Amino acid sequence: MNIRIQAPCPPRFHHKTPLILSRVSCSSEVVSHGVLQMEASSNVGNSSINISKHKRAFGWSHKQSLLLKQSLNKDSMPLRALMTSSTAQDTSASYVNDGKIGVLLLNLGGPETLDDVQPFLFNLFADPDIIRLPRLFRFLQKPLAQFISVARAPKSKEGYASIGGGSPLRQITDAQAKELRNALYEKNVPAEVYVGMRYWHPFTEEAIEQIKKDGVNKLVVLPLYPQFSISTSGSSLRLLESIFREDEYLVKMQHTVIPSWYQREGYIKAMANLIEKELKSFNRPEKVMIFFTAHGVPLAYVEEAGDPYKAEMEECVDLIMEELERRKINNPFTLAYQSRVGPVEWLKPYTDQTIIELGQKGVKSLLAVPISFVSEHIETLEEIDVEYKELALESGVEEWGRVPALGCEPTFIRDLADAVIESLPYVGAMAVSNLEARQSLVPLGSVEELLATYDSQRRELPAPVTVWEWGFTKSAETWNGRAAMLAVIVLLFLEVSTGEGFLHQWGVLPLQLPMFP
Ligand SMILES: C=CC1=C(C)c2cc3[nH]c(cc4nc(cc5[nH]c(cc1n2)c(C)c5CCC(=O)O)C(CCC(=O)O)=C4C)c(C)c3C=C
Ligand SMILES: [Fe+2]
Repeated sequence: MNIRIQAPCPPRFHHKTPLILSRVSCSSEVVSHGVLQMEASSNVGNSSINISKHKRAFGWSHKQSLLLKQSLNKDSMPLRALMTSSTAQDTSASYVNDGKIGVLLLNLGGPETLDDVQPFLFNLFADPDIIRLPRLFRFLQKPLAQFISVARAPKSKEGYASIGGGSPLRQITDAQAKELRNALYEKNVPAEVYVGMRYWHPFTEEAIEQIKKDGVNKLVVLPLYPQFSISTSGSSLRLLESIFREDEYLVKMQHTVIPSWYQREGYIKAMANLIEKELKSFNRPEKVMIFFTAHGVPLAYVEEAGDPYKAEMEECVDLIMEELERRKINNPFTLAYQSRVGPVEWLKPYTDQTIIELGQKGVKSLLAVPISFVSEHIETLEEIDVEYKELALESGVEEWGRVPALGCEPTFIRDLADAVIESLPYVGAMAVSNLEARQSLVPLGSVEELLATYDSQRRELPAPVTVWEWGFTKSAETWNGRAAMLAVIVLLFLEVSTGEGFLHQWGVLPLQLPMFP
């Protein structure tokens, strides 16, 4: 079996050819600008191939090594991983003149006013990548989303009211788009940058309409999440894919996707800069615990559906710490996950519990580093700055600090521009027929391949949110039980919303509806 992969190759490894990757022997050549192309062949059983051992040495991301492993396992040919060359300008030259380039930034979106909160939550819970129901019960997705969003809205509204009455996400993402456009122009790559949100305005569909009106014919899709999760970038890309499939214009448009970019040097350096700067505001900087806190996902996403989110997050934290060590900053650090919703198990350790434990262990100074998102939002401004700070001080921590989100930080924006430029050679690089394009958003080696790697079977996932505390207990974690609960909920919902039904006839209703936490 032969496979071919292109992956970044740090200069210190250029002399090491041929490579021996465990039991896979590879010959390699540097094809361009720090990109290593390897021909790997193996005639051994693939299950024991140890790619991960080598991924760090070559700076491959978790995704790249996983794609390589998958490719070997399923005997597929050839596989192309996104390259991260340090000489972006050189690679762009031949791609800028023959078409109108667009960059589509994908993000979550947030309610702009308190009235937007419930419909925003509806959109979020109606997403099958947030609540994935068994096939038989898919028809309940919207009624359930309606019910949960109405029940959760009061609590969410309180949060948004406390940060000024709405989410700052739209403003910040628009500013990032503008700065990215400027950075691309400065690098001689004229491109229009569009914003497509998943759950609020400007919706992805609106951005796509504008892209069509502007006559873009080369599109780079860039989710603004550094690490990939089925629930974030995955959801946005799946939506985009369905839009592309239906549309004649889009089917013909050349495009590529940058699925995640947490391992990029510019991003890592920008994060390290922020941490280094913030540490200086402490009385004894060397004693501060660097406390990375990432948005969580339900554990089942990682353990059952194969979401790479946790692995990418851990690798990202390691890379930032390595960068800090190079700067002689050797503080202790830890990673925890925040913002869980409902009683199912989410990624651990939980941020709140970790803060309490650190306080008990005598940690006196904490620097919180939000790591899963590049804009300020409700969870940095309210959850971290207010709730976790209060909890830390109550738990014995004396000094608390927080690293700002990257926002429009110039090193970061320039690096995003480089990521876009480096991806240009891949825009439509694989000739695909219209028919093939209809089947996948991105030609070989990118998103479809990626989604297939992690989430091919689209397994049912336990709903991360529940409506009745007494119903979805840990012991009742089977879908049969949940289906029964759903049926009850829907009946109750219909009964409450129409004011008619057997409970009214029996005089059980009207009742106060319980709000879940
Ligand atoms: C990497 C970031 C994020 C992941 C992963 C993620 C997963 C995820 N989120 C929910 C439920 C909610 N998220 C909410 C807001 C919200 N989520 C993210 C990011 C990730 N979510 C951001 C940046 C925001 C804030 C947007 C803003 O308006 O500022 C909300 C609404 C707020 C609230 O009521 O708490 C919910 C609900 C689930 C269930 C999930 C994984 C399955
Ligand atoms: Fe979220």
